[in-house]
Amino acid sequence: MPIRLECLSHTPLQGYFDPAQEVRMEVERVQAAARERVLAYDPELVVVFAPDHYNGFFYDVMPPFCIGAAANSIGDYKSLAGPLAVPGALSRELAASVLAADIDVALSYRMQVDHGCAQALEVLTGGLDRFPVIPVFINSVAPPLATLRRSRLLGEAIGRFLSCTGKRVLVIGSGGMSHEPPVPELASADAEVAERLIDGRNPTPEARNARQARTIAAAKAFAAGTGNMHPLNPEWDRALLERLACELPAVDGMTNEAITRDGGKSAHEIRTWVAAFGALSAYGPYRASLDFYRPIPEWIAGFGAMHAAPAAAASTKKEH
Ligand SMILES: O=C(O)CCc1cccc(O)c1O
Ligand SMILES: [Fe+2]
Repeated sequence: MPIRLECLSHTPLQGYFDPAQEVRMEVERVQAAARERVLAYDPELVVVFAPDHYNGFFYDVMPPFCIGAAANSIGDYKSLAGPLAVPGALSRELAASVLAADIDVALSYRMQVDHGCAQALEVLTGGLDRFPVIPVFINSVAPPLATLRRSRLLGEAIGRFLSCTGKRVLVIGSGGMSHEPPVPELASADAEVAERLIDGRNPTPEARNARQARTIAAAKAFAAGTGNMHPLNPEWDRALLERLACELPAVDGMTNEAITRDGGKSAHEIRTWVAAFGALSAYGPYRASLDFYRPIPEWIAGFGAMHAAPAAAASTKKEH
């Protein structure tokens, strides 16, 4: 019952507004190395913990967590569009098992995912449907949010289920560390924006383009040091990476207020990493390595990459 973990930051700005060539190439190397590890491991099941940016989940019903029993990627920015290869019956069993562990989770037979999920799948597997994949949405932008601790416990409950499947499993966490791109908030929205946050599925191409153009313009302003966006916080990011590697339960002490204050409003995407590490921790002690970290203002992201495996199995190859 082997398990591996890959966690990566995502950014839809890759390919639209890039940092210096050497940084871009280093990220590409890190991404390619991660993909090689995944392809060599050849998982029988992938579980991807991902946020959403008001593309698939809205305030008409905003769950803290949702397991996909079927899912389609909308293809925002340059991310791939199309169906994920979701094993629906297994997703349903997973949801039942998580609920039985006292973690309340929603189930969707029509989940829409955005770049927050699709980019990780493309980078790590080369497509959306190369391996059976169960997407697990974690609300990371739409307050009120569950606690960070709850993401760890969700991950743990999922990990306990996975360890009983006997499958060769890969868990993925997809999200930024410190960052705050321009995402509207319901509390301060006018009627039109509020409607978009409550029930804004399937926008027109014009509306989508306008939104993407706003993000790109914001990235340019941020990299130029103009505008008043929340700064990236490399010290905070590095402390978090250390915690994930060495003392996962310590994340329980991080309040949502402190995450917003220190990392910015989208830093809540770290809960995808916390859940992935929670799943791995259900298999016992693990060894994690930090493959990359750098604050990349052009991408509005504290950008990191880690992989990990159970301590006992860190050097074993693919097992059949
Ligand atoms: O389109 C959006 O709403 C936000 C896009 C976005 C920008 C920078 C970093 C991210 O992690 C991210 O998701
Ligand atoms: Fe994001």
